[in-house]
Amino acid sequence: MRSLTDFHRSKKEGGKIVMMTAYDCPGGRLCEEAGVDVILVGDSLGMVVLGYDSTVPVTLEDMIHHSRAVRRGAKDTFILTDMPFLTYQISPAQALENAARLMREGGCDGVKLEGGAEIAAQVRALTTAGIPVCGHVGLTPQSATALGGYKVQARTAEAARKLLDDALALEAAGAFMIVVECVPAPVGGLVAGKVNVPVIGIGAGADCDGQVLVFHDALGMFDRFTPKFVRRFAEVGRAAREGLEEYAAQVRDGRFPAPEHSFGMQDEELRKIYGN
Ligand SMILES: Nc1nc(=O)c2c([nH]1)NC[C@@H]1CN(c3ccc(C(=O)N[C@@H](CCC(=O)O)C(=O)O)cc3)CN21
Ligand SMILES: CC(C)C(=O)C(=O)O
Ligand SMILES: [Mg+2]
Repeated sequence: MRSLTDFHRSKKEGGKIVMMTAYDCPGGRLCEEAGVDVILVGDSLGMVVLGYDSTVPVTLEDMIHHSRAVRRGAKDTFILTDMPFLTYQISPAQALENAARLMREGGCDGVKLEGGAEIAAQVRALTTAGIPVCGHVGLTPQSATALGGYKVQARTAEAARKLLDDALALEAAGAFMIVVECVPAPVGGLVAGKVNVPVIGIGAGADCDGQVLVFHDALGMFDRFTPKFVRRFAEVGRAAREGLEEYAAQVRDGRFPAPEHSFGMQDEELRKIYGN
């Protein structure tokens, strides 16, 4: 599954869309081998692979660099790349220039922008130019400071109504898909029911048309914090730590390397070094 019409049909037929983030070539390859429908090169890479405390420091160059790596590992999967903080808010022209670089240099198939009605002009400019755009509403981490932290959004009827209006504005501007993050489950269901394009949830309940999670959260490789919406489907971090401890122990006590990991030398050559 790679095309926008496939995603749309999937929603109509009630099949769930599987989105997962990836940030490098092996991550992209694992997602493709596992049959993930959409790989998101998320700006969460700032937190899970670059070690920043937020997604705000992530640059367009970072996103291009990581998108290229993911593409090398996942040649046949739809790749969506996050536009980072302040690379699209200024104007539709700015959004167009930067999205073009993500597509041309990063090799992605579409871009994701955080925000609602206030960025509809940008979404329209990109979709008019033929760039597939995914919206992102609810908890928008690039504006977490303004939202008062990484908190559940749209908890009141009024805020839920505004969120729905934002999603509808994005759809009207041409978005082919919308991510809804960290809202009450009934709000995720409301948006998925009212919007025609697929709605992908993260902490937005089971009634969305698909789900997305951060790679390192889903695989147990990130421990700085764990949002309530995360399920760890594997304990890769623990397996990796145990492997590294075993490596260190074996180097220190001489069990590694063993003869089968070593290269020999002809006796004749050895004699030339040591004599007789
Ligand atoms: N590793 C990782 N996973 C993510 O899902 C993620 C990132 N990083 N970085 C960018 C944003 C930040 N996100 C976050 C971060 C924390 C919570 C969190 O802890 N939320 C509280 C809700 C508190 C409340 O409002 O009551 C929770 O308990 O889940 C949620 C989303 C989602 N994104
Ligand atoms: C969590 C998803 C939706 C995201 O935007 C990211 O990984 O950056
Ligand atoms: Mg993001």
